[in-house]
Amino acid sequence: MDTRCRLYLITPPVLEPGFPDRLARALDAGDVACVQLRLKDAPRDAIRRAVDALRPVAQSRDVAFLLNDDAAMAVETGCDGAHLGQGDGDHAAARRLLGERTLGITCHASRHLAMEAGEVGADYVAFGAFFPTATKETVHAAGTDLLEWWSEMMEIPSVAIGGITAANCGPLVRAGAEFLAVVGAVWNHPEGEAAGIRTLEAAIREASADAA
Ligand SMILES: Cc1ncc(COP(=O)(O)OP(=O)(O)O)c(N)n1
Ligand SMILES: Cc1nc(C(=O)O)sc1CCOP(=O)(O)O
Ligand SMILES: [Mg+2]
Repeated sequence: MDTRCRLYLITPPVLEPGFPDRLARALDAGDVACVQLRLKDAPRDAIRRAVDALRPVAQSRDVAFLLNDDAAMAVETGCDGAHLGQGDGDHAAARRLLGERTLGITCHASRHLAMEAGEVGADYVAFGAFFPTATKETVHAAGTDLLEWWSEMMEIPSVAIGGITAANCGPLVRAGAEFLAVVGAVWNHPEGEAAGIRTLEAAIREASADAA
């Protein structure tokens, strides 16, 4: 089984002043494949300003910058793609709008939703929540069997999300998740975001070595 796995970093629910520097410190601390801007309660103008402030921090480091929920705004604002949930509009229309840009789709704990996402041309499917999380109220619970099945059957990468930490990520890596999406494990790490990234990266490396 291919056990290469990378970090997928999602912004905190609220951005404090100085957040671009925190993002830069996180990205400079280790290997992050992508950053998703996720501001659920912010007005559209504030989201646009956040894209303007954060997109260059990621893209200048060759880290893809994705926008949550809104494929049209992702295109307008120069993002590398969008992440859409099951209630975030027409996935096929978003695929057309995004062109070569990345489209990620939430599939909860459902094989059926994941296959549908594959059919509309998603670049990755996201499964979760794997663990309890304080970042978002979740109603779906995913297990490692889903990651194992998906990685054995399909070529499209999977993203695991929900309560993931350095302490609990090993089974997800060994089950074939290509990306681990995290919020709290980085932004709420007691020693700061750089330590959060380093600790997760070390845990992924250890789990990958176990599986090899
Ligand atoms: C990588 C990743 N996976 C899942 C989600 C959740 O998306 P969604 O179900 O649309 O919920 P919100 O994030 O919009 O609250 C995600 N954002 N990113
Ligand atoms: C945004 C999001 N989506 C989830 C899902 O299950 O679809 S769980 C989640 C929150 C992830 O944050 P943390 O790493 O702090 O648990
Ligand atoms: Mg959404």
